[in-house]
Amino acid sequence: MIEVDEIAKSFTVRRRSGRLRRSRVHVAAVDGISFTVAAGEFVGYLGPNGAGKSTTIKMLTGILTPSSGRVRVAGLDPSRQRTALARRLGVVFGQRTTLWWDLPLRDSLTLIRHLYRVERSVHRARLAELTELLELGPFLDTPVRQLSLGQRMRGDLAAALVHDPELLVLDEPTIGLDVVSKATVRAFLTRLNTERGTTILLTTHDLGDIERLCRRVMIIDHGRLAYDGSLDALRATVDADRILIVDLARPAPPIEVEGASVVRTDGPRQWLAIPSAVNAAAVVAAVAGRHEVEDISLREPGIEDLITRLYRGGVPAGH
Ligand SMILES: Nc1ncnc2c1ncn2[C@@H]1O[C@H](COP(=O)(O)OP(=O)(O)OP(=O)(O)O)[C@@H](O)[C@H]1O
Repeated sequence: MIEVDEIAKSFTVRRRSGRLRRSRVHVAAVDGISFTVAAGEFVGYLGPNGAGKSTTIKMLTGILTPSSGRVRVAGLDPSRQRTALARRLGVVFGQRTTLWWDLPLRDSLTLIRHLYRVERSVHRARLAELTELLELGPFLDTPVRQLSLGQRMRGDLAAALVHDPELLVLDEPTIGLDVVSKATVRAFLTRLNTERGTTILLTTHDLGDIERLCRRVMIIDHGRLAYDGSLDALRATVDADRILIVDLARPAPPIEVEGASVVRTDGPRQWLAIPSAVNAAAVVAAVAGRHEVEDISLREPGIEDLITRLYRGGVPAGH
């Protein structure tokens, strides 16, 4: 569905160099990335701020032309065949809306039907289905500007899907949503992927999205692919520390104990990192034996810790 071969995109920006002088600097936003996504996959695309995620998505959707390399989406060249690709592709940018602000949601969706020349009967059936799955019924006739963020996002998802595309590209679709709205969106995406077979590429900073939705993750850092593989393999590859959280009776200098090191302190609370090879029980016993401890808890490495490590250290792609 997506074939990307050594794509790169650089921008020329003007930077101040000294009080009055400005010089031109090349920024390699994407610096030689290759991957393929097969039909029916659900792939998470992660990376720290400025890593090059949006630039990649813009090249996949034809908004930007790569400086070098080759991209094919649904067999098409996105920047040259943008109109043809639009019929096969749905895109949602969480930060903006594609809906008409002053129109009721229903009218926006009808306009989109005309834009894509979807037959009336096909549209009616599709809209009924999306209305049910995304629970749009109560606000279909409300102007978009009066919708809550969660309602608007569901409306945007419907707008991206009324023409029944094979591929859905999502950029931060759950940003700012409350727990309930997130759950609705996630459940919908899972059904879309498993029941309809829609291929989904999801960019997000929300690691909960990734854990619940994606079997495969790609991590980009400084314009390069730092990891491409399953979430489970990522867990096995990155040997993350467990964290022991110790609440002392009163603030104290960093605890010194064999096998663990203090990574953070906040008043009487201290966080100790315990490498996976070290016996945590021995560390707990040593700390409790030598300090006045009020409370103690051990946290297993979450996906957040794994990703932080990966951003800092880097793991070769292909694991
Ligand atoms: N139009 C542009 N002109 C100049 N530089 C740009 C442009 N677009 C992106 N960049 C630069 O390219 C790099 C990658 O940006 P990009 O927006 O792709 O990152 P991102 O991974 O999407 O980040 P975020 O998570 O913050 O959205 C950044 O250094 C950014 O400043």
